[in-house]
Amino acid sequence: MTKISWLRTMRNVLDSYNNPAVLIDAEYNVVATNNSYDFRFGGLNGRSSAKCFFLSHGYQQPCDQEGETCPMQEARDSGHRASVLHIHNTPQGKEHVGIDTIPITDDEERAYFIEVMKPIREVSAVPIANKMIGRSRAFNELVDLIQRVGKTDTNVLLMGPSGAGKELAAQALHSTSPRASKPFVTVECSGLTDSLFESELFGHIKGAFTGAISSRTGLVQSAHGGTLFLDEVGDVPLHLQVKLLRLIETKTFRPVGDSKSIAADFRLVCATHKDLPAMVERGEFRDDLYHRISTFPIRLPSLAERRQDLPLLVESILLRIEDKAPLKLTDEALQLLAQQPFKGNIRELKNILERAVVLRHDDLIGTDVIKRSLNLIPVAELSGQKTDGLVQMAEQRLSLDQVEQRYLEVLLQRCVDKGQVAEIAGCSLRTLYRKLEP
Ligand SMILES: Nc1ncnc2c1ncn2[C@@H]1O[C@H](COP(=O)(O)OP(=O)(O)OP(=O)(O)O)[C@@H](O)[C@H]1O
Repeated sequence: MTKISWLRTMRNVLDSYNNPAVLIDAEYNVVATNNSYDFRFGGLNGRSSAKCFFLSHGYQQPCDQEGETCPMQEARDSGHRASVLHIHNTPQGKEHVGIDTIPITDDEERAYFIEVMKPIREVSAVPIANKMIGRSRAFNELVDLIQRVGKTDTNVLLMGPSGAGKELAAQALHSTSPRASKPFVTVECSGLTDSLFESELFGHIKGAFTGAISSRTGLVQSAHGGTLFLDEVGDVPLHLQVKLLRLIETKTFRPVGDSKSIAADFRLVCATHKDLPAMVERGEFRDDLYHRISTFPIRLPSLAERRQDLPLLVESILLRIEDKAPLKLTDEALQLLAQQPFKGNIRELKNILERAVVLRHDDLIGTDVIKRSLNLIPVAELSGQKTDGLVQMAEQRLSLDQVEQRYLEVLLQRCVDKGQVAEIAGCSLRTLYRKLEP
């Protein structure tokens, strides 16, 4: 076969892919493209070939020399298909793309690679109000894991500090999965009391207990065919954990008052900000349950670990708060924000920006406004008081729980609302409410 007719055959092969696909030679030259690629990217712009790293990224040298993995090299070295996540330049701006690279050879055993590009719609690399946003390396690694495990039915445990985006990650896992068209149901484990646990999760039949005037579908049944997301799973009390274990092991449940078991069909995603292995060590979390839920653990990076995403996150959050007038931060204001430790992660950033939007003079937000937003609470004063107070509290031999209560009381007196208290205390609002329960 001549090279021209081989390339023509390869174009037909590429056209069998619905997603954009290209053929690359071992010198990084894109030598053929499919219809989908031509439609989205305008083909090779009349050239017979172009370097893949330039077309996709605008680089002048291969991706590995720009600090990114090169799927073509991986496929060449291993001789097998290689999958990586990249951010590509597209007519819509920067976009996360899952790349599958398949090594092939022509009649003369010359190496070529088919590269198929699957746009990842659940996340965004440009400012947009309603998606998981980011383009830092730590964020991209997270997206890569979500994409890989999302396609399967494996149990996933999302770990990471409060406000880092575990709930959004759980939703992205669901959207990526074959169950995406079915329900995504969240169970807030931290609020579940003993009496609520079974009826919330499994539902009850009419007359099951006083006040059960009609039967009620539980959350497990509502999630049928979809994803069951157990948020703050580390807050499930030890004596109730066995009920969860039974549900996960048998994939059946019994509504309260019913004698028949019902088959459950859900994909399990759990999240926690707690150190579950340490809780297992201390006997606070069942070892068998931990192993069941953590088949595929994913650690979410804190905001401090993905600081490069700060400007992008700021722009997206401002869009979310006020989509009519485009609000912006001055460079100095952004620099000031970048110096914050962000113990409360993206939730804390969001709260700071919400306050700044209220306090702003106009649509360009400067350092004075950010300073006021940061200083709405006299943190320095609080910490000074806390040090003196701590000595007193130690002398009074207060328990850690009592100290925590006093600290929260001080915050409650000084903050504008409970959201701000939660932000400073570095916990979620739900966790705060639980801590404030009598
Ligand atoms: N990558 C992201 N892009 C944009 N917004 C984000 C991102 N991650 C988180 N957020 C926003 O930050 C806030 C906190 O996120 P989320 O509730 O998912 O965190 P969490 O880790 O589940 O917190 P907690 O453990 O306290 O429940 C939400 O308003 C969410 O929309």
